[in-house]
Amino acid sequence: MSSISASVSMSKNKEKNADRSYKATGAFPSSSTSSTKSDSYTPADQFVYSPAVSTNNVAETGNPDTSLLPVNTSLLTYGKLSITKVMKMFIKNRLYFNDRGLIVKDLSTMPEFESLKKQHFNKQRGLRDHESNSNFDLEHTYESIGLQQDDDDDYEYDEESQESYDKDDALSVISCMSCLSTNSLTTLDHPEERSKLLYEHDKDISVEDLTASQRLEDALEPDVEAVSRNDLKLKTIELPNNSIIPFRNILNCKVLNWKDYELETTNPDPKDIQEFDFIVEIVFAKNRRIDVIPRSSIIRCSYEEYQNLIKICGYDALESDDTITHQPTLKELVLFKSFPNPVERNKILVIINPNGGKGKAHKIFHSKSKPILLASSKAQIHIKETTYHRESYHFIKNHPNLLKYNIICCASGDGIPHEVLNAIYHRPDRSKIFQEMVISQIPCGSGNALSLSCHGTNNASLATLNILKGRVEQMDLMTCQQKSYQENLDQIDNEEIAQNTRVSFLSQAYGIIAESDINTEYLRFIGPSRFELGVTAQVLRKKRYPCDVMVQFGKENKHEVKQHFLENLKQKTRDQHSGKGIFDEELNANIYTFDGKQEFRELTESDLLPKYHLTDTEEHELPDSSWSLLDSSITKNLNIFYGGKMPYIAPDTKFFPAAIHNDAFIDLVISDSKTSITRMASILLNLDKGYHVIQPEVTHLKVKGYRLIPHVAKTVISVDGEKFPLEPLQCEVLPKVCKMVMMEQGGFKETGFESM
Ligand SMILES: Nc1ncnc2c1ncn2[C@@H]1O[C@H](COP(=O)(O)OP(=O)(O)OP(=O)(O)O)[C@@H](O)[C@H]1O
Repeated sequence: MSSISASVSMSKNKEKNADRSYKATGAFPSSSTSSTKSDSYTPADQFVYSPAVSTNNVAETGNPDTSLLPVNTSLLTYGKLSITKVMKMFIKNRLYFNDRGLIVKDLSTMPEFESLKKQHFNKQRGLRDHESNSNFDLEHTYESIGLQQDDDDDYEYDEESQESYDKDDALSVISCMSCLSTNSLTTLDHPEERSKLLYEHDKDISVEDLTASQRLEDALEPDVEAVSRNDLKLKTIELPNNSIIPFRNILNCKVLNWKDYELETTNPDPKDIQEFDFIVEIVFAKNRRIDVIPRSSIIRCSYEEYQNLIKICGYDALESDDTITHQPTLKELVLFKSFPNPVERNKILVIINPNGGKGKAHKIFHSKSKPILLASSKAQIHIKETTYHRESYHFIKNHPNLLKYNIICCASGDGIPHEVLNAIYHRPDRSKIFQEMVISQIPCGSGNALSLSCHGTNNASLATLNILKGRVEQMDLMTCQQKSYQENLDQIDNEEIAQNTRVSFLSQAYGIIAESDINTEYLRFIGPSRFELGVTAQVLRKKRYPCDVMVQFGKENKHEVKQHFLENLKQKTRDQHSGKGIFDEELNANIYTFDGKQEFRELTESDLLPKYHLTDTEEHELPDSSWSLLDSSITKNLNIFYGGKMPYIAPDTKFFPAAIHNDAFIDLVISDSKTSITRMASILLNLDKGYHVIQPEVTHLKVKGYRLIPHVAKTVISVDGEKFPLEPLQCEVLPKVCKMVMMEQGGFKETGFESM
């Protein structure tokens, strides 16, 4: 049995108490235990590691007794010393699991830690206690082995993004992380060694180990860059006492001495197994100013805590189940708790629009998002950077083997997701792709509504964490039909001619909102405020945009909209309590049992088709009797027509606070120019809270479809922020067709509409 486990076991009873309170109480085990000869340790002087060992005069004279050499289970070395062994020497953190994460105790806060540390360090060199030099400069030796301050020098702080994120609501879990300080120490800053160590058992997915057929596929994608795991520069830090790492922030886990444990269990002495200490490397997303950054920490975990985690995961209750064939490893359990959503999103295609936002998408992705993705347990990342307008559409539409990826992340504004979704929609295998593929956004543009609504943030690092952790659900899309899709052949590529339908995931606008969106492109350099500026200018000019609107009602008035929203909220809670997931009230998230599965709707081609064709009826004819014409007293004076599917269109703007991702309705918000400027100003000032929809002057409906017939010769229609032809537009909802990463508890970021 290892000396670490032996020594720690001496204080087992005391630590049991500490386990309950998570407070450092009682003394650290007596130093007498440290003389126990370890079976799994190789004395450090066998490795003749320098400079740490060679600068130590005692170690240089050390004469190895090879008969004491144990089976060395570690293959990787740092210098000549095994990484596992180096790490073992300095581990002073111990972890305790609870249902939400792990609590780290710093053993060094205990009075006898210093003497224990010296003894332990000496033992690594094969020294007995009395041989220890009293002037032995332990701290110096630590430093020479590569310890350094976690000053985050490698992290580039972006003042501008700080400004734009200031008002952004950080994800709630992040506050849990505020207890992690940055004053910590060690690093093994050898990216190659580190990535090999962390991904030792994930060879099947390592970039270096691509199979021949994968290489061939990569050759078919000449502009796509495969990101090597060696790009991960991960600092290893020690954590302050009582730090909490929520499972939600854990990205990877590796038990460094699992082979030692297996050796123990093949020749079991129950007492030895009980006393076994796992040495675990936890990679997690740590708070750093407004972002999260990956860090790792090497922590001890007792056998008792491993058993505790088995219980927490509900595995012990399933043991009789025939489908469970082996006892899960500690790594499996930690990753299971850390990635409770069963939908795989490890084969990642990132599409970067380098022109997105203020032209910083490339930098934002590489500095804030990529490190989080790389640090996660299985992510394989491929990057496609666009070089011209609509390239992402052509790339996705013509890709020969799109399902080699299971998620497409658009590092852009809302323009690239719009192109990607349309490209999929225009593929012959669209139902299969929509069935399998997850679509998400890493917010790097001027409009990041998708990320704001689905990840609850427009911060790229927080959004990336949600991409890995959030709940994948099938979201509604909307079809758009206009006659000129078929006629306007110059502007769309040939293969699209066959299609007379496009899809929209976010919104369609006509009137003030559309003009503010499209006609302020020249103000792109001022960022998202260009939109607000545009709206204010149009309101002051009291412009009106006459039109006719036909709708197929879903919810006809504000009262019905509210009832529908409340009912949906109740249903969501019921679903979360149902058998497939266990709803954790405190965490406000679904926690899955060990056999947790998620079921999805099976898509067929007919699920992707609109029910009504624009060309089937005359322009002013209702598609059928289930449709109605909206009151012309509103539509002839209309100033805002806005149809949408997502609640947040900008960081401070919940334009559609009642939007539900899969309710099979499009939310419509309409207002007219009869409203006085002062009232209009007050309505617009309420956009951040979403209160505009409850103002009497504003029409708020849910519809299954609508037809908008504009009667203005010179204006614009905007769909998902893109300019669309100025002509009749017919939209219908396509229920639950596109897999997107939603908030961890499912659905959009909450808006508080229930209490408006
Ligand atoms: N390399 C490129 N050069 C020029 N245009 C590009 C390039 N890559 C993508 N685009 C186009 O940029 C448009 C907007 O993209 P995106 O949404 O990512 O940026 P954005 O800054 O958020 O813009 P918006 O404010 O319109 O949402 C899309 O129409 C896309 O086709």
